[in-house]
Amino acid sequence: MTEARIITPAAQLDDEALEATIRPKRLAEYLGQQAVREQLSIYIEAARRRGGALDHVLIFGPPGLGKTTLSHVIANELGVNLRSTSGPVLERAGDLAALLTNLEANDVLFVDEIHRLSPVVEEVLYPAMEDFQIDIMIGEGPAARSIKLDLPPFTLIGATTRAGLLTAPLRDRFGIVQRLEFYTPEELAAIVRRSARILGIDCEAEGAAEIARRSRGTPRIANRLLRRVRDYAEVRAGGRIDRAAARAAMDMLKVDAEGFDDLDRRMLATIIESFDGGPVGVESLAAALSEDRGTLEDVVEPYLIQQGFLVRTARGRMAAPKAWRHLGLAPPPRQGVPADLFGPEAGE
Ligand SMILES: Nc1ncnc2c1ncn2[C@@H]1O[C@H](COP(=O)(O)OP(=O)(O)OP(=O)(O)O)[C@@H](O)[C@H]1O
Ligand SMILES: [Mg+2]
Repeated sequence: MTEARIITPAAQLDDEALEATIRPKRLAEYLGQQAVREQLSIYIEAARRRGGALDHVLIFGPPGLGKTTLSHVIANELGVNLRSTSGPVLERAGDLAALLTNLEANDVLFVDEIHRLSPVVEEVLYPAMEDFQIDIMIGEGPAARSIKLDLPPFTLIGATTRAGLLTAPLRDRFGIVQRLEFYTPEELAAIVRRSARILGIDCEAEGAAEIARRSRGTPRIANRLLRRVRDYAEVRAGGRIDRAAARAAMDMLKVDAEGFDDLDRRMLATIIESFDGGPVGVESLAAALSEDRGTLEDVVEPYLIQQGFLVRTARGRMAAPKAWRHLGLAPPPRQGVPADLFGPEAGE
C-alpha cells in the first residue's frame, strides 16, 4: 500500500486536527452538492416544524466527499445531539441497544460504514428504525426471556462508500437516500478559499483554482493539498499561494494536471502495458499492482471512471482512449470493438 499517498481520499492522521476547525457546521457552509442540500433543507425544516424526528437518512459516496460532515450538519440544523458509532465497532446486539436506549427524543444516531454491520446487530436495528422498539434478552438458559423496550423517536444516519453492499431490508428502511457526487473544480475552489480564510493562509483565487483542479473532486484532498502547498509557498514563494506556487508545489508532490498521482498512473499503465488495455479483472489488477482490491475499488477507480479514463465492463476494467493519451500513448483503433465485426483487415 502507498502509505504517504498525498491525494488519497482516505483520512490521514494529520487531517483530523485540522478537519475539526474547518469542517462545516451548518448547511450554509456546506458547499456544493446543490441537490442534496436543497432536499435536505426542506426535510429538516419540515421535521422541525412538526417537532418530530427526521426520517432515517442514508448517505453514500466515495471517501472524503463529506458524508460524516453532512451528518453533523444535519444534527446541528435539527438542533439535536449526535451520537456516533460505526458498523465494525458494533459487535454485539447489546452494543447497539445501549446506544439506542440512551438517545433523547429526535436525536441523531450516526452509523459510519453501515455496510459492515453484523447480521445480529442489523436484526436489532430493523424494529428500532421501524417502530422505535427493540427486543432485548434478559437472563440466560431456559429462564431467558425477551422484553420489548420503547425507544424515543430518533433519526438514524447511515454512511457508506458501498451502497451496493447494504442488505435490501436495511436499505428499504431509509426514507431519505442521498448520493454525494464528486465536486466540480469551481466548488472545490470555493472550499479551498474558505479553508484558507479560516486557517489564515494567503491564497489567491488562481492558486485556489489550481489546487481545486488537481483534487480529484474531493474536499478532503483539496484541504490536504492546500496545506502542502502552503508549506511550499512559505519556504519558496514568500508565503503567498498564487498559480505559479500552486503548480510548482503540486509538481513537486507528483500530482499531475488531472490530479492523478503515482497509483492512478500505475493502474492505468498496468492495464495498458500488461493487459493490452483490458478488460482485466480487478483481482488480477490488484495482484499486478500489489494493492488491496478494496483500495482500487473504493478509492482509485471511482474518480478514474467518472472522469472517463477507465471503463468498467462485465469482463473487467478497460483503459479508455483518454488514459492512453494521458500516458503519452496512441490509443488502439476502434478500441473495445471486436475486430471480427469489421472483417479481417479491421483490427490493424
Ligand atoms: N460540502 C463541503 N463543503 C466544505 N468542506 C467539505 C464539504 N464536504 C467535506 N468537506 C471537508 O472535507 C473533509 C472530509 O469530509 P468527511 O470527513 O465528511 O468525508 P467522508 O465522506 O465522511 O469520508 P470517509 O468516507 O473517509 O468517512 C471535511 O473535514 C471537511 O472539511
Ligand atoms: Mg466519514
